[in-house]
Amino acid sequence: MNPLLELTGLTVLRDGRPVLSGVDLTLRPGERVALVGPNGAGKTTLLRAIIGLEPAAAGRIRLFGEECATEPAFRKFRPRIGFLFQDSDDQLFCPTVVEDVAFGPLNLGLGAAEAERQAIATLEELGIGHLAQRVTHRLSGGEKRLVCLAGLLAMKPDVMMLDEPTNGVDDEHGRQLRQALLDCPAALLLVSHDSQFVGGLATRAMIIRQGRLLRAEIHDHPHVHQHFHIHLAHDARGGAEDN
Ligand SMILES: Nc1ncnc2c1ncn2[C@@H]1O[C@H](COP(=O)(O)OP(=O)(O)OP(=O)(O)O)[C@@H](O)[C@H]1O
Repeated sequence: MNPLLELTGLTVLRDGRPVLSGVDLTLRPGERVALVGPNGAGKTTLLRAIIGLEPAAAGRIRLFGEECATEPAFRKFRPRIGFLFQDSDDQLFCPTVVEDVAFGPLNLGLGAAEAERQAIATLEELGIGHLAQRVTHRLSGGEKRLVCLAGLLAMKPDVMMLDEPTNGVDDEHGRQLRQALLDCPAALLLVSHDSQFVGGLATRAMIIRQGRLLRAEIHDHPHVHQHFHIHLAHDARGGAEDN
């Protein structure tokens, strides 16, 4: 199947210093790829670069088969990519929850009643239907996170890029979120330090180390609870053949 996203030799600088160096990554339909790595490794930078929010110093970015290097080129494809920002307050802007979640579907051309119906169905799928009429900026941190995710799911994007989706989210809502993402046909690029969430969702994992993207393995070891650990694959070297 043709890739949805394709990065070749992507290098991104921050303050003149390479944060990402020669990154190769391909995301195909049906894939759910976890991006892991320590704080400051460049995970958020990578997601932002993919949709043109950070300039590439070198390399190529292809979205849905088309090379993107300019703002108009990226803008054309952003509606097909749902991006969950690390900070929920950067994402929420409508007065009420239901208006916020319906905003995306409305923007994509749905009528008001259908957009609202879709918004409420998505809120219920995530177990937060009761929040529909609440004032967005008065929600708790975890509630805001889930409302942002509902907004993305309601848009039915082809790709979702999620930066720390379970931040502040309790276990039960985390399970509902994971199920919603498993049921959703969008391919996923997932940045998370929550290894249990990643283990139950990702089809493969990549780790960012010193600016390089390397293949990682997800192992699950059944204990009293199930734990998931991510280890570097033995044969991970450069990324080019590992993406
Ligand atoms: N606006 C900025 N200007 C300059 N440097 C930045 C900026 N934002 C991030 N950086 C630096 O770029 C590097 C990568 O940051 P990034 O946010 O991509 O890391 P991350 O892997 O997502 O980290 P975390 O797990 O803590 O969220 C870090 O060294 C960070 O300090």
